[in-house]
Amino acid sequence: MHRRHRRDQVEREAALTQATMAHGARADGTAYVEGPVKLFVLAAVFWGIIGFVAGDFIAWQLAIPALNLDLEWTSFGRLRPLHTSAVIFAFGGNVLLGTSLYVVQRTCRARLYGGDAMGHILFWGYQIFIVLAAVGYVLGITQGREYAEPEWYTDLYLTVVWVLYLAAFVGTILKRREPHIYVANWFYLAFIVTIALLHLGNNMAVPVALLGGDTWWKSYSLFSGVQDAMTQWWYGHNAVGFFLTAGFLAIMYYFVPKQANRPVYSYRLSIVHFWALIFLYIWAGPHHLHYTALPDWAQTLGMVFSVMLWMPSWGGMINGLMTLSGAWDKLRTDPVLRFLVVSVGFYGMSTFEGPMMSLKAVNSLSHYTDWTVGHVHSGALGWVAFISFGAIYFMVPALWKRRSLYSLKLVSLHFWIATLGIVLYITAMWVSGIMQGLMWRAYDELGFLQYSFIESVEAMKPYYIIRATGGLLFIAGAVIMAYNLYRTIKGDVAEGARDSVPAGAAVGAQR
Ligand code: HEM
Ligand code: HEM
Ligand SMILES: [Cu+2]
Repeated sequence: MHRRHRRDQVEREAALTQATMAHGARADGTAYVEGPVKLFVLAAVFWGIIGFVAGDFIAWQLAIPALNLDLEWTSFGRLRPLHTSAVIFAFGGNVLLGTSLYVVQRTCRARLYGGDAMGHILFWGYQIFIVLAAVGYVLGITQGREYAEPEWYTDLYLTVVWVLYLAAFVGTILKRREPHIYVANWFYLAFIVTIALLHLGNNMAVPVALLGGDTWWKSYSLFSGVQDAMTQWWYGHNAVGFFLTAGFLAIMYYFVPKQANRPVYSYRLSIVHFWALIFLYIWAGPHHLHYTALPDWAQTLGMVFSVMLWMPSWGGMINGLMTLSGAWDKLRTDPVLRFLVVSVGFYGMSTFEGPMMSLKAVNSLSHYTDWTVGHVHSGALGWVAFISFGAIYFMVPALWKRRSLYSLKLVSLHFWIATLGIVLYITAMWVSGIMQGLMWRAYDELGFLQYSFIESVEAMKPYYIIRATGGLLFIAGAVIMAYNLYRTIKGDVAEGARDSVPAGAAVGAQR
């Protein structure tokens, strides 16, 4: 009797989950917070395109220096951090905030802690941070720490927003009506908590105004010398690990199973993946400081942990890819799934390349060259951007309650154009990077350097043009996506697309 009762309850709960997922509303009448999530999605597309355009502009500047326009505001030095911050924090950040609020509510079957007001505060709070940072870069207000350029006042402001974000996320988990905390939420939580620690640790600085200086925005780091460098790369490396990796792995663990309509290949592996990844990542930062004043033992430590990091990374990749076992045929018909799966492939590729580049012998060639930039963008374009595109294509019909995307053909077009763009980008950087490295270390028979530096710069030109062309393709793809999403939100369905919605793809009722 008791058991029977329990089973009924389980079934009821399952039905409730279905209902919740279908309509975004709980059976007891309280709806999920969706308005701010929609805004995050739109902002991600908006900032994404701005960030890609900034990236491509600086790519053309490297090929054609006259494009610096002889103006301080548009020089490579100021626009480069604008690009990196726009793509990482504005595009990636909006994707992470938006998807995390989307996922945590659904997997916990609970309305966002703090409700709509909290969602809107987070949204506008975060956009103000982006604008504060961007204005600083263009005006030359920077503390010169890569990926942490904003000065103290922006840092303090972001801390407040981030604490609210943590409260909203944890508050929702505490309110959950689902006993289990789904693995995606663990990854999101690791991302939120670690980014808070990194942000506080790396931005410990004294504003000069406190000591009688007269430039109000300027500050100096609390650390000096190699300690300062190590703090910066502890931050920089783990920003990759927890912002660009852990957060996007959370996306993988929710959206790949959803879109493939299959459970995660191995839930146990996902737990091992989680703990191994967060434990190992934290130690690998010194691989950014090989052959510097950093003590040798620290460099070797960073190298060893980087090599070990290959294993959990590939464990995660295998878990993502194998989720498709028995459903591989869907890749033929579902371009959204293709984005998600190819991104996991790129994740595997860049997490093989990274450990290899962390070997001191390899790094002595690759460091300071375009090889690093190629590695960065196979992760950034192939993994981060592609998984984001997949998640965005999934969420838009779900959030706006549309039966399908406007056009899957356009998704497919986006996929192929963007893939071609990435291939042009990273292959050009491999060739130019290795060439640079080899030219810089070439000696003639008398022991003199064989090439002057400017000769190596000249040799890069064709590759810079190829890379920038790849960037144009990537932008074109993103513009196609924006158009497709616009038509989807308007409620249009493309000619001929009405009857050909593939199973599992873009069917509003299955979310
Ligand atoms: C159209 C797409 C893009 C183009 C054309 C592009 C282009 C560039 C260029 C030219 C640089 C400077 C390289 C140098 O200093 O030699 C750069 C740096 C960088 N980009 Fe992009 N980018 C694009 C998209 C992205 C995306 C989506 C992300 C991240 C999600 C990203 C992250 C970065 C990072 C982290 C750096 C700094 C790399 C380093 O310091 O080694 N980029 N990008
Ligand atoms: C197991 C995983 C990984 C390892 C061990 C690793 C290792 C490395 C190494 C050795 C470098 C070159 C450091 C230098 O010579 O200056 C590097 C640079 C970089 N990697 Fe990775 N990588 C991994 C995965 C990734 C992924 C998935 C992404 C992007 C999503 C990424 C983004 C970056 C960025 C942005 C830099 C450039 C930092 C800078 O100099 O500005 N890495 N990585
Ligand atoms: Cu690193």
